[in-house]
Amino acid sequence: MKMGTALIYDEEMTKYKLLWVDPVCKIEVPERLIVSYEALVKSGLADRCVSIPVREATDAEILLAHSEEYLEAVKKTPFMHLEELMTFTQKYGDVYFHPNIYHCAKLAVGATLQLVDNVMTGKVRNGMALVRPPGHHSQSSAANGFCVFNNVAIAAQYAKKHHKAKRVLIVDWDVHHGQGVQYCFEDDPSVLYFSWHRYEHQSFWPNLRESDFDSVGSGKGAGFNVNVPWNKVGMGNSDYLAVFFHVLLPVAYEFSPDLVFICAGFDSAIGDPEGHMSATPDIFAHLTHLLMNLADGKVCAVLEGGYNLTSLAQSVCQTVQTLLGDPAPRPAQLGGACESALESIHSARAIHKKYWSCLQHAAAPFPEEPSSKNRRLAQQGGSQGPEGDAGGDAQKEEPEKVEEKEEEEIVWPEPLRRVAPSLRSALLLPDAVECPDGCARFSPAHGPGPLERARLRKSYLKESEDEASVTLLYNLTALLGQMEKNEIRNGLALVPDVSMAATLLTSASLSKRVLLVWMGEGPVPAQIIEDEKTLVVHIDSMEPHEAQSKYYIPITLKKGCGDTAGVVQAVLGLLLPLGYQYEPGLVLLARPPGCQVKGGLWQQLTCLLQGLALGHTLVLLQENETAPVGITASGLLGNAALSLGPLVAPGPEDVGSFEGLRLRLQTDWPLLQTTAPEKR
Ligand SMILES: CC(O)(O)CCCCCNCCCN
Ligand SMILES: [Zn+2]
Repeated sequence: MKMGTALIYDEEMTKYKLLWVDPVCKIEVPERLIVSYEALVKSGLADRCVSIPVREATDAEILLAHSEEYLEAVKKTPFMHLEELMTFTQKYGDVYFHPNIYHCAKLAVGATLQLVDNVMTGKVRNGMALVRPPGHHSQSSAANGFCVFNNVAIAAQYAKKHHKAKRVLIVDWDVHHGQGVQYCFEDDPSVLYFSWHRYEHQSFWPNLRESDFDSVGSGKGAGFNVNVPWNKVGMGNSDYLAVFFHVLLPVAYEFSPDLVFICAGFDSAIGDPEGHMSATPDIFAHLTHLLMNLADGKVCAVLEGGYNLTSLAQSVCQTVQTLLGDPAPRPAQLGGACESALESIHSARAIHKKYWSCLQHAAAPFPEEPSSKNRRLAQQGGSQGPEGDAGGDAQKEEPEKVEEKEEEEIVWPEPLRRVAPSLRSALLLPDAVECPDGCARFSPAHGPGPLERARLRKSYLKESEDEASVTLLYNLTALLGQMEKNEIRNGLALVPDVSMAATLLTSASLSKRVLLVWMGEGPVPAQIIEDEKTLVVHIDSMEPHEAQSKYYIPITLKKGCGDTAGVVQAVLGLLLPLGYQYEPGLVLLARPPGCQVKGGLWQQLTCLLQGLALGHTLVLLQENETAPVGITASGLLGNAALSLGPLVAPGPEDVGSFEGLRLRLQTDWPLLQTTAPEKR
């Protein structure tokens, strides 16, 4: 599988700036690119990337998303003097022009297309384009919101036209709604546009009715536009992950894109003057990780916004470091999404329920409630206004002005260094099984002494087993030990008895919390279930066993683990939220004999789980089932899992049992929540 991460940047794109006074535009400064690139260089990340040169986009490429008259008009700006530039700028909103901005805008598009070319031809696996001016607000015939040409919209059209991309996913995590992208693909079912954005019931810029969750696309494009409006500021890591687990990822896996763009705006990070959100820079490592197993890993991140130079630089580094395959950071204490976020999640799932089979039976029916704008008006009109009498003329639609009060200094901890162990994947295989290339066959520094042998035999081998089993168990604990000292990142072991190996590892682990994912027939050893420090998520076809404890969670599928669509929904909507909230120090993925999980899905699981426990994933396979060794090793080595292809609907009865489980567990595990608690 292709490795390598492209970094596309040219300092020419720093050579334009605001030439007059404009409080709205003054935050879009050249230093945004400078600090981002310098941080990548200083951290050593830039050197690990494949540096790809920028180029100017051609007229034909720009016309993929813009009108001729707009392009012709912009072409005149290099020759304008100040007054003419200011007059020209007045035609558009929240944007400024400069004699060199047309050149930079062509480079921003060209940089994005260079990234697409290198990813789609397999020269690199993924990459990031550090560009300005940004793109996602610009429209066919209009500049808007610091944007001149719509870099990502053009690139998506280009990928369809020149690289035969059939389905393109655009994930816009910038804190503003990329209405330009939404308009461009409104009726296009081959491009799925997802955006969350600060909205505050339409009182936040760009104050558009069509930024609300009920804009789902039109005509053949219905369902292929997913908006998640933030109606409050202060959204944090839990809110962002909840939207990924319960809205974006289920739909994205069902859509099964062959190319992923990220409109990577970092004004959604803490400290940003536009966003006023609370999510910390390390969250972008997880958001990136969760997208990297779509489209066979073909992910193109393109810079959009981000105006706090500190959180911008940190967030860019977190994103690039994940694209490079480094271990994910430990997510900051996660809880559940806040009530406002849950309302947005619920609304998005409900309105899209008729377009996406993953939501068909899950999302509650969508009551015809007024749009969020009318709701706000109703609140204002009906209740006492702030000044004590009926709040002014409710009909007059005045978006509240956000007072530009003095920004108090917001501080947050610098993201922890993410150290990749020297050895990534160690395999414990019987000599007869050859070790896939790229991996190292594990052998401990020294073998077990007689005391160690006796202890292992007594505890796990009922005295009778042969020496080879004792050595194997000892090797397992040695492998575990090196993982927990972060000398090895992850591992794979072929063992004669998965149950016994899992029992040994959960008891031998020094981690305070172990996540055991058991894929298939049980029973899971009672000793493990009773072990307070181990959370067991058991995906299986059997009816749930006796009452579960908080730490033993059986997820049943009528057709068992062979039901790919069902397992995907269980993994995205239940297992991952549980795992992220539990924050284990070790993840064990056990494949008991007779496990029906299909190869591609098994690899997805192996890859997705590496977002937990700093990537310390230990996979246990039954030694006489060697078929999954290659794909498991490939996933552990950091290769992207192969795309599963479009997914069919999970069985309604399975979804029913998932939702029942969610309801039962969400008090203990609030990250499972997908809807606001009933209004009391
Ligand atoms: C790329 C980007 O989405 O970050 C551009 C954002 C433009 C914001 C316009 N100013 C809004 C004034 C209200 N505070
Ligand atoms: Zn933005």
